[in-house]
Amino acid sequence: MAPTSRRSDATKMAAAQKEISVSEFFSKNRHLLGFDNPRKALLTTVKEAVDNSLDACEEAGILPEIWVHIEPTSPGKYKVGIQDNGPGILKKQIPLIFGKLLYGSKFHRLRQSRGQQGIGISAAGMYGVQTTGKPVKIVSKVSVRKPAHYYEIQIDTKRNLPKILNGKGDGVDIPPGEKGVKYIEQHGIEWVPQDHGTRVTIELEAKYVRGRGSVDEYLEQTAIANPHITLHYIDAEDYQYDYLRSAEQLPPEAKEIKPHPYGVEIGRLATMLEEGDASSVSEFFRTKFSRVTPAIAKKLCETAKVSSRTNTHKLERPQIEKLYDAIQSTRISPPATDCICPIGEDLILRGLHHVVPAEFYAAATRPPAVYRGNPFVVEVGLAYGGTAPTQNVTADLLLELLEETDTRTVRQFLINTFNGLGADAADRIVKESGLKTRQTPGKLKPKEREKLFHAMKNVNVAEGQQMDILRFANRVPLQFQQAACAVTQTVTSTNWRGYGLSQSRGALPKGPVRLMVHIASVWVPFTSESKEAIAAYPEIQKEIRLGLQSVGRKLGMFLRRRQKAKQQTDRREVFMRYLKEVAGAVSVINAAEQRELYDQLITVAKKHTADADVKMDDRGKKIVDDPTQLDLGENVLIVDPAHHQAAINRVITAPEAAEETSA
Ligand SMILES: Nc1ncnc2c1ncn2[C@@H]1O[C@H](COP(=O)(O)OP(=O)(O)OP(=O)(O)O)[C@@H](O)[C@H]1O
Repeated sequence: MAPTSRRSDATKMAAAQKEISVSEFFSKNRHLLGFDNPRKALLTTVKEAVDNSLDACEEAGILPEIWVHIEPTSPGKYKVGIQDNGPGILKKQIPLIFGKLLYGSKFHRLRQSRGQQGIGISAAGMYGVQTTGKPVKIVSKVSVRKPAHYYEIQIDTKRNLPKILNGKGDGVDIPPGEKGVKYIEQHGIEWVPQDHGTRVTIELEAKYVRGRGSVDEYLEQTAIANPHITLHYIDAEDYQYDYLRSAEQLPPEAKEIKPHPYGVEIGRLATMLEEGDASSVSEFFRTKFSRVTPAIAKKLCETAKVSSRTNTHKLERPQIEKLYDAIQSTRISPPATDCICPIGEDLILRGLHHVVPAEFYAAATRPPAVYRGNPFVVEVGLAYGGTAPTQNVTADLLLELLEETDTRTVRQFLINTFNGLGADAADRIVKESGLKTRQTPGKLKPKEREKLFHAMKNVNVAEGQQMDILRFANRVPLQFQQAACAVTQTVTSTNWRGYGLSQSRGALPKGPVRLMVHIASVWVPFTSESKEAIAAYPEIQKEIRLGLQSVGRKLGMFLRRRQKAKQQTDRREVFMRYLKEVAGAVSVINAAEQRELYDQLITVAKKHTADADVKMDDRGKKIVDDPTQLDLGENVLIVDPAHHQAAINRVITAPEAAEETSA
């Protein structure tokens, strides 16, 4: 066989080998950070900025107020502005935060926050610059006495460094008063006057859509999990939504903790030993980890057969391995859990009730638990029932909705406009209306509109509707990768039939239910960098299951009680229908006074169907005093279905919202 010719050699290959800057890497692999298509890019940009704003406000102890504005600039391009009333950012930090990847305050600490990596907002800025050529614009003000700083920044991807375009590379200070306002306007940015805060404006290639995975959905779910925030949102079609806070208290301050020895892998242990001060092994364990007392440190050294006075920089690899094994075999108390700030049952109920129309709400916050040395808390909220949003619509509103939608078919219009309405229900409505499946919503004739309106009123959409799951990690909604997430997997493997919902094996249960699951931790184990799904650690799954069972049991009790009341009402109706005739016939036979007999029979019928009269208060307790009282505990809320607002995916404009509140 002829020898194969060498195509290259080590010297030639060396010429092509060079360092890759992190920004070059992520600019090529932007899908890893959630910029895989224009629709997701818009969501990721808003999400990164809003999450940062909320983190900054909470860290500074300020009740957050956020403004989000999406404006189309040219076909396929949008300008996104996000402002907060947070602490602001020091002038010298602004370029690094917005113009350098992997720069942030959260990566090196173990503390519950929305951001972790130090990539988010600079990656959004980089995407904007690459797709539109427009720089990121930042206005930030740290105090009422100081001028606001204004920067126009572009990331230098080759060097992963910011390039400041305005003020001869120094940014500019915005003068106070009228002059400042004019300056801001001239530069195409907005600034809602505030004593302190930050506004970031990014122009990017994007696609604005409503419905699943949209910015609208992200902001709505953010309002549910963060009842302490006020959010003003103007969407790309100029509709304004205002989510006003339902809680006036900030969540308690998240505490920073040191890593727990059980959560540290061998490589990390070796790096910590190498990078730390040259202390004794015993001191190293006591000061760098949580829950290591002098006695535990001594025990670790004894088990590993390493002197507790050995200098950490002198340890050899086999000794480090022995120390690692000693950690695994030593009993160390679990990490402190007071560093986790759950939302709390009361606020989950309030948040859900504020945003999701339903008639029964239940919530459960589990006690803290630990996975791989990291403390975490699971919380579950459930909203059941309510009038279907399709049935709440008036003919006039339907006309408006049909005119404003950008969907192409009636079926799509129904799914996108009415939250929680599944494809099944949409199909049934279209079938009932007799319209053709491909008909365009905006072009329906008055007769066809009427048919659609009647079908919406008549079809019972709750039938066949699937449970809608809202997943959250550290109060941030997770909108993609539902099937890969430990939350969904645990919901489908839980038996909901015992709680009154129908469910096929291995599938989501059916019914008008919105379920929220929140995982709070100092380190959330995501399945990938884009932070979309939670990894299935058995400890986490167990806690999710217990939380689901807790709200499930309450739902089951509520549904059984309601079912019983309904059966008795039906029974009473049957009695009532015939009692008059019975009284007449009996009085013919025994000459009894017919009216008196009828009244007596009514009393007996009412007594026998007393369950039909059971009224519950908003905590699920029977109002009548009865020893068989339905005690659902404190963490439930029951609402009269007649008072529901429709969950219509549209637009409450500010003036309308004001009218509603005053009504
Ligand atoms: N609106 C803001 N107000 C105050 N500080 C901010 C604001 N936005 C960002 N920061 C600071 O800038 C840093 C970098 O933000 P960036 O979004 O790049 O990363 P992160 O939030 O730390 O992590 P992740 O990449 O996981 O989102 C933050 O850690 C925070 O210290």
